[in-house]
Formats: sequence, C-alpha cells, structure tokens
Amino acid sequence: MTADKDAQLWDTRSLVQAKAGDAAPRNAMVVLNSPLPPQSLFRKLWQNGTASSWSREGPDLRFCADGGANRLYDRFVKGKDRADEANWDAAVDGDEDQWLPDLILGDLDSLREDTRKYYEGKGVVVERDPDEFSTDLGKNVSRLAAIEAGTASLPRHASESPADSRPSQRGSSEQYQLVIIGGLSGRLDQTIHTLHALTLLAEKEGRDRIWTIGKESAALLLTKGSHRLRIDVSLFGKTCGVLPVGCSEAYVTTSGLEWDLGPTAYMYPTSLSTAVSTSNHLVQEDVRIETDKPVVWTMEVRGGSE
Ligand SMILES: Nc1ncnc2c1ncn2[C@@H]1O[C@H](COP(=O)(O)OP(=O)(O)OP(=O)(O)O)[C@@H](O)[C@H]1O
Ligand SMILES: Cc1ncc(C[n+]2csc(CCO)c2C)c(N)n1
Repeated sequence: MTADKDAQLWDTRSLVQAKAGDAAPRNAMVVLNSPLPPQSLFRKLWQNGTASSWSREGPDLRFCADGGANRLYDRFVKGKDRADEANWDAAVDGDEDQWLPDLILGDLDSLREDTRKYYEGKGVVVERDPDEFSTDLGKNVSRLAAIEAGTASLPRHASESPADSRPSQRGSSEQYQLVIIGGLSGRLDQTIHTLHALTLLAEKEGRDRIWTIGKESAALLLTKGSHRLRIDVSLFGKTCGVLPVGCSEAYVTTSGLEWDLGPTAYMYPTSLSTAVSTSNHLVQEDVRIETDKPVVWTMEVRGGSE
C-alpha cells in the first residue's frame, strides 16, 4: 500500500471535538428527514467546534432540509424521542435554544406547521425552493456551495444583533467539512440518492470531506487513492463494509479489518455482480484502504440499532 503521506485522513474525532486552532476544517451540518443519530453522538456533532460546549457558536453552519426540522423539533422541543434514548443528556432540558438551526430550506412539503411556527418564532430563516429537479438535500448542499463561493450570504438568526460574532463570510478556498445527518436508511430511492450525492459531490464537484451519519450507520465516499481512517470506537461500532456502488468494479486493498481485501483475497476486485465486503469488522481503530475507483465505506453507529 502507498506511504502514509499520500493518504487522505478521515478522523472521526474531527467531527466531535472542539478545534484547537484555525487549521481544522469547519463543519456544515445538513439534517435530513430521517431518524437522528443517538443523542450522545448527535449532541457531540452539533456542538463540534465550540470551545465551551454550550456557547452559541457551535459548528459553523447547521441547516435542516425541509422535514429534517421536524426531527430536530421532535427530539428537542416536543421531546418525543427522549424516552427512547439510552444516553439522554439531562443538560439539554430547558436549553432548547441551543438546538436552533441556521436555516430550514427545501420544497417545504414535509415541514409541519407546529415545527415551522416554533422555529420562525425563534427567528430561524425558513426558505422555500420549489424546484422539482433537485432534492431537499441537493438544495441545501447547493446553498452551502454558494456560501463558500461568496455568492450567497450566511443565514442570520433574527435574534442575533449585527454585532454578534457569527463567523464572517469565507472565501471559496475554504471548504466546510460537510456532515449530512441521516439519509442512509428508510426509502430506498432516498438512500440511493444520498449515495449518489456523496459520489457526485466528491467526484464532480471537488468536495473532498463529506460524512454521512445516520441513526444506525455512517458512510463516506473514498475516492481513487489511499485513505487512512481513524475511528473512535466509543462512537462507532465494529461492523463495517466497502461498497462498490459508484463504479462497475474496484480493486481495493485494506488493512485493519477482520476480512481484509487485497490481491490474494477472494473479493478482488469487488463489484455488485461478483463479491462485496459487507458485515466486515474493524480489528483496530486505524484502517488503511487503497482503491482504484470510488467506493463507499460504511460503518456502524454505536448504540444506533438498539
Ligand atoms: N425515507 C427517507 N429515507 C432516507 N432519506 C430520506 C427519507 N425521507 C427524506 N429523506 C432525506 O431528507 C430530505 C428531506 O426530506 P423531506 O421528507 O423533507 O422531503 P421529500 O419531499 O421527501 O424529499 P425531496 O424533496 O428531497 O425529495 C430528502 O431530500 C432526503 O435526502
Ligand atoms: C428524471 C426525473 N425523475 C424524477 C424527477 C422528480 N424529482 C426529482 S428531485 C424532485 C424534488 C423533490 O422534492 C423531484 C420531484 C425529475 N424531475 N426528473
């Protein structure tokens, strides 16, 4: 396998830890209309980048794609999901304003009236885009790209004064790390759309850092080349897979898995019509993967299947 220096590093700690300095990428979260990750993980994702965990700064951007806002509302305002959460954090109680998104954007055919009323009342921008040739996920990612390019402005909470220290507009050279919440389970066409979006954004639009994290699984698109994954096993479980869904076949070599792929393994090459490594297991927190075609890495979210 290629030397370390050429490998793209995917460190799950970059998703959940306060940034030490300016060099770390900033995160943009898009919450989809699908079950949220377990509360303990979701709280860390939401608060990533905050020096003191309850400050208003949080990750740089948090968008909800249409009905994604219902998921947020149901967990944090109505509290419907609270009883199901093994890791419920009592600190959230009475602190609902920490969980306001920056923007709710989509065709708005799924946003419920109670959700809309609540967030609008809190000053959250709710925007309808009726385009029938892009999904709500696509609309949100396009908005993020426009903000990065400087052709759209950052949404601002009505409750924030202009003097507030919202991060200033950033140049196109500084891409956000995109964290898509959900979209991996549920309706199959939506799931495939999520994988399509991952592939398209990485392969055609040059977005090199995208994570998708749902209730039960997380997924990344590994482009052609070498990758090093550092996985915090307190957040992610051992079950994983390498899915050749964006290519006809891929020659993949791995290390760090119970059933490694490579020239001497039977899943070489891997393709949907020959063999696919599913239900594989991590044997260490550090995994190396080299691939000649884009493949999807998937791993289990700890506590998500309970
Ligand atoms: N059942 C599902 N399974 C997986 N992902 C979903 C599912 N439903 C919605 N999503 C994701 O959440 C986003 C917002 O969904 P929502 O239900 O609000 O609108 P929709 O009209 O069904 O979606 P879209 O307009 O994007 O087709 C979708 O764009 C999709 O990415
Ligand atoms: C070939 C083709 N297939 C499906 C759609 C429908 N569609 C795709 S995204 C979207 C918006 C969903 O909110 C809709 C309705 C289309 N336009 N073209």
